[in-house]
Amino acid sequence: MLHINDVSFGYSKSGTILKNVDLHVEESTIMGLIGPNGSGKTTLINLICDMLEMQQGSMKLQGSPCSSQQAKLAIMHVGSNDDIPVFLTGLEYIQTMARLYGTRVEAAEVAEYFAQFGMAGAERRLIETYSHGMKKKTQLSCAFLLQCPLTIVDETLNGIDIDAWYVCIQEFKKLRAQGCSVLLCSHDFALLEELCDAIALMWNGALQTPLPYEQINEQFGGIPNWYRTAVMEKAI
Ligand SMILES: Nc1ncnc2c1ncn2[C@@H]1O[C@H](COP(=O)(O)OP(=O)(O)OP(=O)(O)O)[C@@H](O)[C@H]1O
Repeated sequence: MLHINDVSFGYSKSGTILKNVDLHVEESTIMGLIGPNGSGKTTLINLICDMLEMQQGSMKLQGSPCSSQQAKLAIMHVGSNDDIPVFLTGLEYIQTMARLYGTRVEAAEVAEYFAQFGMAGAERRLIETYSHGMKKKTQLSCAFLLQCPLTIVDETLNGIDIDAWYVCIQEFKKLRAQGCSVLLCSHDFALLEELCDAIALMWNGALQTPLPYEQINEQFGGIPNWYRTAVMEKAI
């Protein structure tokens, strides 16, 4: 579904941030993306979402370049910030997003997600009145309702409560069961352990070939040990 081949990128001529990155995410897959701060994860995500201009290599989603309209309609990006329009209600925001993606979401469906996330009725209030966590839950509800072929999650679950964390686990699994894929960038190992089929590790702009979660578990006894072996020992 998502095919990234030989992508290199730098913000300036002097420094390369991403080095010959390859990544392939198939349908019905939850792919974890981990790595130290500043290793290039968000840069890679911003390239997939066409927020940065490609310099080398190729990125295709379902056969179309990631910069094409076709690909953009197939990607939902849920970022780490909570920048959503505060002058809309949660319901208006989600229905506007649905229209942008050429689909419809009923008010009752939105109400159901808001209730599930412990904020029943708040979908009819202005986002301006929402807490940080409520804005995150609104973004996540939108992603779960739109069910794009690829959902990219960049540290979005930071700051949501534990009940919402469990709702998200269940909803990401539902997306996968429906044939959708998720690229899950997170430092939350428990979340990655619950969800990921495979995990790719970014180190200093280079992306290691993803390892299946079972292999990480069997070979290293879990993600923390694998991470420590692969990254922290290199950093000393
Ligand atoms: N707009 C920018 N201009 C110049 N350099 C940037 C820009 N954005 C990021 N960088 C640099 O690119 C490198 C990779 O940053 P990036 O945000 O992709 O890392 P990350 O792996 O997502 O980090 P984190 O885990 O902290 O979110 C860092 O050295 C960062 O300083």
